[in-house]
Amino acid sequence: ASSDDELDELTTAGEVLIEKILAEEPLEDIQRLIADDAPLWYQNQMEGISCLHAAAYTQNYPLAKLLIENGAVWNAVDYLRNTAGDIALSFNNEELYNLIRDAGIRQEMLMGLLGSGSGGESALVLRTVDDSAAASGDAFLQSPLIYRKDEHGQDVCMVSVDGEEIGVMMGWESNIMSSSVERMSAGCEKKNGVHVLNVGFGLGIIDTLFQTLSPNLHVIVEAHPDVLKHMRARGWYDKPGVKILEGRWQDFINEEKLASVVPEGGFDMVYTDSFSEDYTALRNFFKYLPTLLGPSKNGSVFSFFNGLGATNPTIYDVATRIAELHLAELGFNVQWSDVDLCEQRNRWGESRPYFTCPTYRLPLVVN
Ligand SMILES: C[S@@+](CC[C@H](N)C(=O)[O-])C[C@H]1O[C@@H](n2cnc3c(N)ncnc32)[C@H](O)[C@@H]1O
Repeated sequence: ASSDDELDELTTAGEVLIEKILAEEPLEDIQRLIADDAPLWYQNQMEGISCLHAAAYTQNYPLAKLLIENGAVWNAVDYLRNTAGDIALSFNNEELYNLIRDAGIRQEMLMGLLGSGSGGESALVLRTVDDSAAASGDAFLQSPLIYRKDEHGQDVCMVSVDGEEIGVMMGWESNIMSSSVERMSAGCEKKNGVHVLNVGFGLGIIDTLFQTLSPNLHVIVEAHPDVLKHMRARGWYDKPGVKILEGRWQDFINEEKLASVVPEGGFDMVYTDSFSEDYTALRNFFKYLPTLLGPSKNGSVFSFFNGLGATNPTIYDVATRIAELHLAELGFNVQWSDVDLCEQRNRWGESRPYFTCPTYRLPLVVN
């Protein structure tokens, strides 16, 4: 048979599988289709839903389990950008939701073990902005940035990609930044003359907040030349105690250089929020925390911009839990709190949305 015929066959088999699930046909019939190699990855033409979405719509737990065991894709999104997990959530079906979410965690952890570049399709490679040139670190660092106010009057820092502007940092995130500093200050044992490390200046929102704590040392790592120019124009190079490391954090936070960056006893507060990097980069950063934070139980604190996967509630949940598991492997326990973002309805202006979940899950690690 020609490859066109094969494709037709797969399409038909895929459509039939989804139809039968939606028609709530008996489990044995579906089992037979699976045994006959019906494509579990197939997403139908009408709505872009997969067999797992269909099982979620019919709230068929045993079937969803069977599909997952046979390799159904947990993070496929339909035309409305919903995953099967989101559909389970919309029915308030916790058991079904947990089944799908846990499959996601397992698959992603496994992919992580195989390492990046293993060819697997990890949902956590979803960057801050999916599928754009802005998603690749190098391309981002070479693209000019624009600092301005948007039509809602919020400060924004935008990157232009193929004629489209994408927010690198936007004023609406102030809420997240101030809650982060609040939580970090409350958790930190040392209250005066703290030593702070922040990766990624952006609009300088969090650095301005850190300055209100009168740090003795405030190290800022920033890679983008336009951001560095902006920092210089605003006097950041002249602030007492502020030390700006020009370059990517990977240039300083590595086996070779780390010792020259970390003050004696470690930093009291560490924060990272670097645009355009994927989860692998964040996880690499985690590895240096034991050195950055100094001796364990010294009451130093760490937080990071928890924004991966945040255009979809299920993927966001999976990303959040994976970060928690990886931090646990390093001996760090994460205390989560929620920041309600419902007030920030006019978040986007003309930027492509990168955080559409209604709640920000704020991580805090107390060393
Ligand atoms: C989202 S912004 C940070 C916003 C900041 N938290 C604030 O409160 O305004 C991300 C910043 O990280 C910088 N950046 C991106 N990749 C980086 C890297 N590998 N190392 C250091 N800085 C990086 C970007 O140039 C940008 O200024």
